[in-house]
Amino acid sequence: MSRLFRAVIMGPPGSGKGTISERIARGFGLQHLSSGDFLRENIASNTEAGVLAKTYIEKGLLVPDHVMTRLLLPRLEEMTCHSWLLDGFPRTLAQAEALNSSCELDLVISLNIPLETLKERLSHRWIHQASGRVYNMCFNPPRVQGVDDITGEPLIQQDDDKPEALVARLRHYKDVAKPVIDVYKAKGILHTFSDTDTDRIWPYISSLLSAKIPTDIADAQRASTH
Ligand SMILES: Nc1nc2c(ncn2[C@@H]2O[C@H](COP(=O)(O)OP(=O)(O)OP(=O)(O)O)[C@@H](O)[C@H]2O)c(=O)[nH]1
Ligand SMILES: Nc1ccn([C@@H]2O[C@H](COP(=O)(O)O)[C@@H](O)[C@H]2O)c(=O)n1
Repeated sequence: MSRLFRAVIMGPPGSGKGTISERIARGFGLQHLSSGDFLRENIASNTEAGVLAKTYIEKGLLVPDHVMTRLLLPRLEEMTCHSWLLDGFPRTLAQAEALNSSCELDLVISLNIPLETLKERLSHRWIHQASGRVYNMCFNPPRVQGVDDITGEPLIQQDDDKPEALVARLRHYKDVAKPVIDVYKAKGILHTFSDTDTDRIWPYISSLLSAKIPTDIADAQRASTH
């Protein structure tokens, strides 16, 4: 079995984690694991964790560490034969310590995007809830306004993107992300990217991954996902 590649992408809400994760999954064959999508699936399925998580998300707060860890770690244990990119987890030091005790990461991408840019982006974000497909009326609009390109179903704006929830989310992110960033900086696997435009950041991330992901892993992953 070829070696595996495990990476994390982190950044504040609206920083482009999902957008860049999709490009990485497409270009390098890593399995994109979105903690936010996983939570929304649990909320939609009315699971015990989903019901509890919803009470935090609608207030723009982070779901408690033990709930997130209990949700995500078993999910990662199902992926022992895959290279993956984890999006939105870990978000706190406790989550990072739990993750680090269960697997060895090869790379952490941290997106450092200005606050005004985040607010602007999220005010124009529309989601197709069932698939998690993300649109932006300025950056990547749907072909027909308000409906999903693939299913034609209506798009929605997430409650936690609304300005009143967003400010809490952004403030909280800054407080909890710094110790996580420090852990991965100390491990020598953190790479930070700062800009207001994803299309300007992408070539640098793509070059980094091309250098870091051994070609046999990328080829094997692409073959297994096509
Ligand atoms: N204008 C503009 N919008 C962008 C850019 N990159 C991403 N977006 C949009 O901004 C919004 C946020 O991008 P996401 O990829 O969902 O960001 P995220 O970090 O996953 O956000 P959370 O899921 O809230 O953590 C989406 O509507 C994207 O389509 C960009 O360079 N310019
Ligand atoms: N580790 C995490 C990840 C997510 N959340 C909550 O889910 C919301 C949506 O997540 P996105 O990655 O799609 O932004 C987020 O706003 C948090 O409320 C969390 O608590 N812990």
